[in-house]
Amino acid sequence: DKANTFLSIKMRMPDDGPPSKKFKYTLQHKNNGNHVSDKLQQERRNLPIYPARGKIINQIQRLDTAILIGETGSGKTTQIPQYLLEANVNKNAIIAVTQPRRVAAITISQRVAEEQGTELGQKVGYCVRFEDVTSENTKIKYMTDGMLLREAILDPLMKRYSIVILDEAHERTIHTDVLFGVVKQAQSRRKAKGIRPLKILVMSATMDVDHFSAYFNAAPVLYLEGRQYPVQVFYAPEPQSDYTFSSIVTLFQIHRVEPPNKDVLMFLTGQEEIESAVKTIRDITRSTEENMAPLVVCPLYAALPSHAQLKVFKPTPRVCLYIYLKDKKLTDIEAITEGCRKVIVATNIAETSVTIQGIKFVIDSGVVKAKVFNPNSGLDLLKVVRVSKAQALQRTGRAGRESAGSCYRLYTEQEFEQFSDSTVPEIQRCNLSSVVLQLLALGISDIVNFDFMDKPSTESIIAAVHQLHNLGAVVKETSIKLTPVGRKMAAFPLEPRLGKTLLIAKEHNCLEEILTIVSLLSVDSVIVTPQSKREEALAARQKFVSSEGDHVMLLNIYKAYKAVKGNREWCMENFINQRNMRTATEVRKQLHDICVRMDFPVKSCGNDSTTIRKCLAYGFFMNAAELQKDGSEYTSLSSRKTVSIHPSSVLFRCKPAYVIYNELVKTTKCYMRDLCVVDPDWLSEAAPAYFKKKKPGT
Ligand SMILES: Nc1ncnc2c1ncn2[C@@H]1O[C@H](COP(=O)(O)OP(=O)(O)OP(=O)(O)O)[C@@H](O)[C@H]1O
Repeated sequence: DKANTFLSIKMRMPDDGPPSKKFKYTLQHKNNGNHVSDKLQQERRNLPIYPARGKIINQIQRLDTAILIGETGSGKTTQIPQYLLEANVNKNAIIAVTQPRRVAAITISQRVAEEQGTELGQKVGYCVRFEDVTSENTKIKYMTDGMLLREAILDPLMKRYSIVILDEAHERTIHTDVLFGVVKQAQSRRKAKGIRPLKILVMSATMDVDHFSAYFNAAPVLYLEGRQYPVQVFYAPEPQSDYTFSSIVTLFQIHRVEPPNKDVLMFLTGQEEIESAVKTIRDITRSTEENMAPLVVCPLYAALPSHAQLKVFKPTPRVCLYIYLKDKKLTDIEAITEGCRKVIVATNIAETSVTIQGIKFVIDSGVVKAKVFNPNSGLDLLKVVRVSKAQALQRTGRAGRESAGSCYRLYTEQEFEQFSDSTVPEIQRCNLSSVVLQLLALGISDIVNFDFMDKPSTESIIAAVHQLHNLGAVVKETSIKLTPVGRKMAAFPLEPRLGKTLLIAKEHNCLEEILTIVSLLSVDSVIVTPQSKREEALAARQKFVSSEGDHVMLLNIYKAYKAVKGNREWCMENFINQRNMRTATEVRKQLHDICVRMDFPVKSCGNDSTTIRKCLAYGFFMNAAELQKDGSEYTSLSSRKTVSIHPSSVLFRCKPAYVIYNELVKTTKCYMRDLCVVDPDWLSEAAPAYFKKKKPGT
């Protein structure tokens, strides 16, 4: 059932010169003594890209920069780096392949290592925020775009790479957009200095090729024709009012009529929504009287620790054991059922690049959670928005990876026509303070004139520079310069306010505690409050609660978690999300390592929570709010907007006079999340100039 195995490579070149060199191409069967299975080699040869490999190698050999567009699943991500390596286009240097998401970088490198018959981390490896699985033998390195950007801070010419492949370019994440400019600059500087040339390859299945080609100095566009397997697309007959409900209904419709062993990938928007859908699906499966095949339901979102994410990619067990439990003890095996279906409920982290074995059906809700920044109010909000056509196509593409599939779009065809073609680049809708800090650390001070593919608004650049100036990270002289404080902040892969809080903690000898708090704030909530057991959860939490706010409570939870060595039962009894807790521990370890490398003494202030709160006030003074005179709501000190305490906060009923918060979330109201009680004097001490007009507390 292959739809179109014929593939040609069409070129559109501004200057169509003759191919420079011919070379021999041999597909490797054995490597490092490891046998590569014939089946795997056959799978490689069956890919639509395979007949075009000679032409691809030829073109990339002779071009400095190329844009490559080809259908989802045609083999771009897994094959092109291997073709280039096998023909030594990389001239023995490393080929970097960037991915917007860590899960893609990890799973693709695993597959490619397998195809090369090498151990992961040897010839093929990956590098993501908390893990570097590469070695001096690594020649193909899959990495997140953020990691390559961080590397560029230390090595702006990217000397260890001879080819940089910017994959999934259509995603236009903030890091990819900055990388475009940084990689272009490295290429031209290397040329000017006579250093080995840097080849750039920009790839996607869905992108505005003219826009990309124009930005990369009229780079030729290589069109790869042919898709691997057809995907039939179904639209909703009428607009749907509740996409979660419709997704679950569609799932059970598929489940009833389709044979088991064909898995389903469902796209929803965020952790809470996904966990609640997973629970509903499990409840329905348990309570139904119908004789249905078992469903294995797996959530997939960024906040899950790596190992939990990777579990989703494992082949589905097709034999299910029904186990009868009494008082948590196994008493009998109830039944053995053959044939079961896996359903993965995911955010857009499963949207591009990844291949999940067994997926035949995709259910696309048509929505995604996206960051939206308002430079005037300084608010960075997460909102559920419609996907773009490019995103919808990517989602559809996940169904036709191993054989023909189907995609159920929970919107009408007319609605689809109204979707924007491509996603608005993140750089045009996000708070830029982290990016500006990184660009300055890269030695790029003229941010406004930086070679962005699509410029962010001048207001958001100014807002970011102001924010960094308030944090003492930059000085404004003839140009904007990084201060020594700013340079240290840039060493941490953290949002600038959190980085600054760590520096302050070092001065106040409480890095132990602040490292914990910052790590817990960098992951999704470790606190679980299920609707059905709300009272029980709140009662269990009482022992950690602090009248000083959520940060101190988080610290109490972490200390207790460590005291029981992360015990699973303890987490369940106390309604603590063990997975998020483990991720926070991983983050903490990494931040701790950076502190040690920078010679920061990691000291503890014991139980002195006043010092801890003072550090938080010094780092987060721009996120401060005061209680209004009538005692009902708060006013944000920076924007003078009315803000409220989120009901999940321990301070919801306390209403202290002054608080700082970690983030604002807009739903029915503008809510402050993760709050800490502060003294107004600390705020003016932290930033006298910032509070010059009005001293807090007067
Ligand atoms: N982990 C895997 N397990 C099984 N098959 C895989 C795996 N990864 C890739 N494949 C196979 O290789 C094919 C090509 O995958 P690849 O990621 O290279 O395509 P692509 O053109 O980059 O697609 P996209 O644009 O969606 O990223 C897939 O359709 C699938 O058949």
